[in-house]
Amino acid sequence: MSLLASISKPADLDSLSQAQLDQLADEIRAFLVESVSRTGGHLGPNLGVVELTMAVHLVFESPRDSIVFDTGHIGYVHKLLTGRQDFDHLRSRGGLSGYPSRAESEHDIVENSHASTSLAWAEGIAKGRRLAGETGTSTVAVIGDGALTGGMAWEALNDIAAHKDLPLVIVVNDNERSYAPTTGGLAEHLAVLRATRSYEQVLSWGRRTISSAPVVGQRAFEALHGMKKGLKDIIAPQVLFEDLGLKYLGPFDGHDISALTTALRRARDFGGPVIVHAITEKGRGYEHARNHVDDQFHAVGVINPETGLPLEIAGRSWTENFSETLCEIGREREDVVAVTAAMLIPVGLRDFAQAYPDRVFDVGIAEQHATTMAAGLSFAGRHPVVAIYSTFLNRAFDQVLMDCALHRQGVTFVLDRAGVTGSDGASHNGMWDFALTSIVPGIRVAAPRDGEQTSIALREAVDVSDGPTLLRFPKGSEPRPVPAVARRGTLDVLARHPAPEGQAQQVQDARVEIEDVPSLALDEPVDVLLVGVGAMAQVAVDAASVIADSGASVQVVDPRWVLPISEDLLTAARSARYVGVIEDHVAANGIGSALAAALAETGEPLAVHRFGLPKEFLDHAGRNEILADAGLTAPVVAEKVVAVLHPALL
Ligand SMILES: Cc1ncc(C[n+]2csc(CCOP(=O)(O)OP(=O)(O)O)c2C)c(N)n1
Ligand SMILES: CC(=O)[C@@H](O)[C@H](O)COP(=O)(O)O
Ligand SMILES: [Mg+2]
Repeated sequence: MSLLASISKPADLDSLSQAQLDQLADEIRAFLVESVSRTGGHLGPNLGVVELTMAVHLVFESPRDSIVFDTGHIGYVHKLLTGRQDFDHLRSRGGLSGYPSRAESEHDIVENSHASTSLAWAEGIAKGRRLAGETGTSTVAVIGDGALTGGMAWEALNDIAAHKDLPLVIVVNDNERSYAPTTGGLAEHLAVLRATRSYEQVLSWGRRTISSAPVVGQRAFEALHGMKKGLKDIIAPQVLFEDLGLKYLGPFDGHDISALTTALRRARDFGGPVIVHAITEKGRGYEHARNHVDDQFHAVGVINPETGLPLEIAGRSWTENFSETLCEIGREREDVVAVTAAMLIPVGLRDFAQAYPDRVFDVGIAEQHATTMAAGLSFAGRHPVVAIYSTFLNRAFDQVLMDCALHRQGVTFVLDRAGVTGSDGASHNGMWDFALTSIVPGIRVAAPRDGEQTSIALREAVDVSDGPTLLRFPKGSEPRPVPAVARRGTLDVLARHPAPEGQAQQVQDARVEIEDVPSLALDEPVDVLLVGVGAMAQVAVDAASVIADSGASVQVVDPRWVLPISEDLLTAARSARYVGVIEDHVAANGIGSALAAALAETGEPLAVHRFGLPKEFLDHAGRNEILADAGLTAPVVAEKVVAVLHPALL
């Protein structure tokens, strides 16, 4: 039986010899490569924390001691050591979550994958324990160098430093990378600290040799130690953490279990906040990860473990389409600049950065800063495009509201991963952006239905200079183009059943240029109006065909610019007996709610049937599985509409 198979709880580590611990680390690495290659997941980050996680569990006694993993994507080894070794369905329905999960284990505390929160969590836990009179327990946060660039981390460090007797251990997992190499002054500082590692090595050599020499040994060693401290201060004059008043230990080799356990025991027994700086390698032990330039296999799909090459070939993604259009705009408009929060490649800014290196700003994992800096860029005559995952904009709401919108700054937000993402679990779904932005005065929000509309919306957005604009699209491959039969203003008519005289029910060829027909009649009475929002447009078109078979007249529209609600959409809604809005967003406070509110404000309240996501945190599963669970499929939408209509139709 493998050593790994013999580990069912952290205490099982205690009986292992150093050689066995090293063997276990090798077994875990081999397991991760084999298993995550089959399922996809955060292979690189977890290969980098094998020894570190083992050392944490050797020194601290989870769950009596609390161990918080920042961002949570580095929790695989922790799971393996806490009784969860079936990774066959990792991040799939019914399988292990890709992040800590309280439902899975008492050892798991923070499930949310939003970076930079671990120190606040840990400080709160430590303070709460102290108030509860608990003694002898420890609280540990494991935070990456990338997450350490987040504002929340520094808010916490500032506060923690004021509590010199708070028993709190902060393990900095420094692999020099977020996805790409970590940016900013902190990254440079950590690099300097890493450079002093050689002094640690000299010091430990001194501890082993000089101090053992008879008589002069100890004095010579103390002289060396003093020199080392002095040299360290010269090389790293501002040992940031120590200047904050925090005890700093390190840097240590984050793959040396013995060195780590020694340091962690010192930290545990210190009795106050201690930072233990561990230097690790993302993708350690797997050459394809180590050699992967973009992100050292930060998050892989299904790959061939022998070659490291992907086994799943995806179609052209929404992100790629955005990237191409932004580069075109960049050629035409030198005022357009781009901003990312440590996700240059995932959000599609690589090509723009290569073409215009001076016009891209990677601010680290700092979305709030990114947003307000964008307001400043706009004030200075640039037009910033802030490319960000929908879910991560949540934390920058105040900056959108009070920096960009209040000052009417022309800033464009491009939200990738909007709607259901699925496999990354509840904290990654971008299902709240309409709700958040619908209350922002002056913002204009677009939900393009396909790649072509994304390009059009982006161009329209960067042309707006008197307030923020935002467009959002989902994860993955872009759909087949969804053609329109007519257009009025920003509203596209995608289908009509029956078709007006001389008009096709539905245009098959999306390449047909749609003329804007201001006189297009939108107020012809119709039984059903379906509003297909963004990527749900095709669902609306398909559902309309089924509804029409029941004898009802149906019109399908795509508002394109969904907020604020347009007069054209209000006109279309007033002409219908039944209005349904289909959106990849929480049904509560989405576009359906905004339409209902707008109708009510005009004194013509009308029931708007909202087809959206439940106001729940959705467990990890495939995107299409979750959309189906929510009834966001054409057959289910059609069935619900006809069930309401039929009595009236009979
Ligand atoms: C607020 C927020 N922004 C962006 C992300 C996306 N993200 C996930 S992991 C990661 C990099 C984290 O780097 P680091 O903390 O150094 O951990 P590592 O992956 O290097 O172990 C980023 C940017 C996130 N999870 N949370
Ligand atoms: C942990 C984290 O926030 C990211 O790594 C996220 O998992 C990436 O998601 P995508 O795979 O959608 O880029
Ligand atoms: Mg890192």
